[in-house]
Amino acid sequence: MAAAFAGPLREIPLPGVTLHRAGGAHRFDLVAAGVGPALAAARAASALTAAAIGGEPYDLVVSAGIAGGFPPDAPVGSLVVADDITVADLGADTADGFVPVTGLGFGTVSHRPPETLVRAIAATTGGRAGTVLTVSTVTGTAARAAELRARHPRALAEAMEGFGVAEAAATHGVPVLELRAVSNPVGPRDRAAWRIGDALAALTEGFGKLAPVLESWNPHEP
Ligand SMILES: O=C(O)c1cccc(C(=O)CC[C@H]2O[C@@H](n3cnc4c(=O)[nH]cnc43)[C@H](O)[C@@H]2O)c1
Repeated sequence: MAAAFAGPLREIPLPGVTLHRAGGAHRFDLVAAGVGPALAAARAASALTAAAIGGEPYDLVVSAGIAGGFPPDAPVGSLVVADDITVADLGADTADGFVPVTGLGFGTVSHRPPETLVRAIAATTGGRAGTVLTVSTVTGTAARAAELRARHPRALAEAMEGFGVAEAAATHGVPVLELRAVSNPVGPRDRAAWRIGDALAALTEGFGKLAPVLESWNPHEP
């Protein structure tokens, strides 16, 4: 994704994370979030806290990466922009099926990125807007894929970090966005079918189109 930014990136070490700062009129800091919601939340929180303490809080946090796409709506190589970032496996397994933490009376399971921004980014990148699920265990069977889609009919993709990043952003009162490029179908495990290179190329191209949209976005719009 760094390839989407012109010019060299400046490294800024912080406790627990290194920022890669792109030059230009607006500040863009890149962070390698790692794999999984917990590490991504921890690293995003480090960056958010440092920015807040430094008196220059962020206007927006973007979680970006590759994802599994639910066929046929999100084919390999396509882009997905989350209009809903939902954690799919935070809750309790019961005899009557899965109950999310909200059904148990606490917590949060979804974050909603700003609607106007989601629409603008979907239009600019050609990405499709829909729910992106966050899971801690990658789906590896058709049965699990069907169960997730039955519980989340608007789900286009699953990945492993978005909800963690969104929780960190929400803790700081900063809006969040999630952009994913589909590297594999969600379903039976088939590593040979993964197209990580194609997905990263699509993500870099999509990311390269974001700057003008973000720069013209008014953070006070819904
Ligand atoms: O070995 C496997 O079967 C396997 C299956 C899916 C994902 C992995 C990873 O190592 C995921 C790393 C990374 O990629 C994102 N990602 C990509 N595709 C998916 C997916 O189908 N389900 C969940 N996450 C996915 C994820 O956000 C991680 O950052 C290995």
